[in-house]
Amino acid sequence: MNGAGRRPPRGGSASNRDGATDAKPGLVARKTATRLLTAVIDSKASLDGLLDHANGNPFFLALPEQDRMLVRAMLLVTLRHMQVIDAFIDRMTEKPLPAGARSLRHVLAIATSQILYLDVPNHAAVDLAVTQASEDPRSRRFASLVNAVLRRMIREKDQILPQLTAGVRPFPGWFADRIAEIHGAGAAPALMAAMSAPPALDLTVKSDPALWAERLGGVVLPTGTVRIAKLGGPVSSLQGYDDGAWWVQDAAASIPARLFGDLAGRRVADLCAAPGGKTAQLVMAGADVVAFDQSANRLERLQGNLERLRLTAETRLGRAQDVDDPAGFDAILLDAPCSSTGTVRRHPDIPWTKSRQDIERLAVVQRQLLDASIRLLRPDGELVFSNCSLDPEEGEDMIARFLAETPGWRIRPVTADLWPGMEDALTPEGAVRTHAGMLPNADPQLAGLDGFYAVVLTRLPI
Ligand SMILES: C[S@@+](CC[C@H](N)C(=O)[O-])C[C@H]1O[C@@H](n2cnc3c(N)ncnc32)[C@H](O)[C@@H]1O
Repeated sequence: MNGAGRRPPRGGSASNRDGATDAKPGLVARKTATRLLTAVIDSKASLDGLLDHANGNPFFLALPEQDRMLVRAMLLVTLRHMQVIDAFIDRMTEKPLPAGARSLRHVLAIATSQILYLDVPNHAAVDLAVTQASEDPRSRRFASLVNAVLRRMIREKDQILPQLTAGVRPFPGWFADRIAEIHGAGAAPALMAAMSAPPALDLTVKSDPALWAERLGGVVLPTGTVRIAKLGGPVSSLQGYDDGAWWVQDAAASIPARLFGDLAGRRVADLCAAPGGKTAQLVMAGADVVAFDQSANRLERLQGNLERLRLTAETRLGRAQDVDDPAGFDAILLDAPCSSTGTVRRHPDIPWTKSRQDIERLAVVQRQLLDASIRLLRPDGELVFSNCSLDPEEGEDMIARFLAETPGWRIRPVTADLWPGMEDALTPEGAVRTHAGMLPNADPQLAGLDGFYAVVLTRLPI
């Protein structure tokens, strides 16, 4: 089951599946949010997996659509501010909470998030938290403590919140330390602030970005991406969704597939393809694409996405290491599995669910995938290696080791004139490195990029 816990009772309305009397509006959504926060923080479950509309957490799936949106918003905001929320709770409790009182802590965290950051009346946030604590045998005896802590928080928030926001690093220790190690202690605070801000919605359009920017009230970025600051409803309600005119893809994520030369009529392998944003770009570039993925669920999602976009690619379920294709490929995209630390703006659970060891482990996997991929490339072909990690261990360092240990290969440098205004994304070696502090904009809602690394590899001429 995705995100440990009891099964939701069968039958009944969605509102009572979490065992709650729905006499109090919002209680069921709050309980579900607390349950999923527990799964993320204590069991390192991925938020994306928990909130997946096909295979997500059963308690989440039992909710009506409106409540699902509420739960998602609660969790994104809570995780983005988790460090400040934790510090605030500590400040409001005279004695530390009992070490075993994890569920109490999560009840308080969601209530704190509502009081500090969400548009929920204070009295409702307190009332729901007290009811929730009272209904849970593990936290029942702390119900009056919950009441006292949250009331004090409401009284003191104007004074204490600015102090904590300025003084607390926005990410847990290991993650904040690593950012400082990579970017330097001086640059790290601004970068972490950029990484904590919710991102805009980026769309890759099939054609005519200027027209789509005008229709959707967005702007065109140097990559040709259409960026929209404010979304009035679900993405699927936007003009062009049903017609497959565009797909959601961060501007940085659109870079790797744009690094190839002319792909028209070329045979291209997309080795870690799902959910298919880059596959769609390769097909749009005129390539004859074979899209591989080791996950059946994800490959199914890719197929659904291509169907909506009216695009065609051959899809094959399988591991990149096992691909056996004697004809070989003119171009290969290896968008390798990674720690995803470049995407914390949209996946704020990552600093809580991943670790330094994950980065080391994934760098080894990436190297294995790269070694396996090069044998599939035709002699004059190009391979783009990319991922959405911020960590050089999964990017620059891994590629430097590959080149040192694999004679006959080189980097084809990306040239500075590719995207005017994004020259700071080029590394001295000619790779692309993006992060949330790039693409500044006077309107902060239009600023930033996901963290990505991408490099073009080719064989040295003989
Ligand atoms: C970062 S995602 C790829 C995103 C995708 N390229 C896109 O643009 O939409 C990584 C994908 O690699 C797949 N994957 C992980 N290990 C793999 C392997 N050894 N062989 C093939 N696919 C793999 C995962 O299932 C996941 O779908």
